[in-house]
Amino acid sequence: MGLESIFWAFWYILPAYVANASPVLVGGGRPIDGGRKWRDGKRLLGDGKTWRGFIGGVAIGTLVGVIQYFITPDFYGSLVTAVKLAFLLSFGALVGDLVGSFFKRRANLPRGAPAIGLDQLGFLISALAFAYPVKTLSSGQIIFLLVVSPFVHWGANYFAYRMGWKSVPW
Ligand SMILES: CC(C)=CCC/C(C)=C/CC/C(C)=C/CC/C(C)=C/COC[C@@H](COP(=O)(O)O)OC/C=C(\C)CC/C=C(\C)CC/C=C(\C)CCC=C(C)C
Ligand SMILES: Nc1ccn([C@@H]2O[C@H](COP(=O)(O)OP(=O)(O)OP(=O)(O)O)[C@@H](O)[C@H]2O)c(=O)n1
Ligand SMILES: [Mg+2]
Repeated sequence: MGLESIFWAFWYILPAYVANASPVLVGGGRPIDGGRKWRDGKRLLGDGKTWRGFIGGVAIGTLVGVIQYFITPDFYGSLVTAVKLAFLLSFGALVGDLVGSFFKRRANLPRGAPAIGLDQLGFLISALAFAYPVKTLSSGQIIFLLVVSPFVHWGANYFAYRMGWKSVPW
């Protein structure tokens, strides 16, 4: 795969990355599950999934799409397409993150416990699926993102841990 198609793959997915990272900095407050428990007696999602993180992440990710449009208008065709795409990538990423937490709680994992695979790829697969109707990548680019995103995710989390933004390096 050429360098150019690698660049466009990262450029395309950037709103999803930013949306997934933003709650670490802007999250907190009221949990989405409102403290409710599932029938297994465990929390539905847990205290790590908050309204502020979700809404802030979708808003910041969508804003990234607006900025991207002004940098590379031809890649998107129109501002409306860029905003729709960034919104779906961001919303998809954070819905995928919630689904991941739902399964982690069912597996009896406490908030913040690592779930290898789910943590690194759940948000990505969900983002790609939500955005698919508006604009998609080649299958080679999608495979590329699936392979490299876990390393980017680990790198970003380690960085956030070293900066004191996260209490665990995953
Ligand atoms: C303006 C505000 C309030 C927020 C801006 C959001 C922000 C800091 C965006 C950076 C976006 C970005 C390009 C992130 C990296 C990509 C990525 C996959 C992020 C996934 O999010 C992980 C996130 C939460 O983890 P969770 O899934 O367990 O919830 O981790 C939080 C990380 C950060 C807040 C720090 C962001 C990291 C950097 C700016 C450094 C990035 C470093 C690398 C990409 C290292 C690359 C390493 C390798 C091995 C290639
Ligand atoms: N919708 C969200 C997602 C994340 N966060 C914040 O970002 C942190 C890191 O996110 P993540 O790793 O996804 O959550 P975990 O705490 O690891 O919880 P879980 O075990 O449910 O994944 C959370 O602790 C929380 O402070 C948030 O406020 N709202
Ligand atoms: Mg986590």
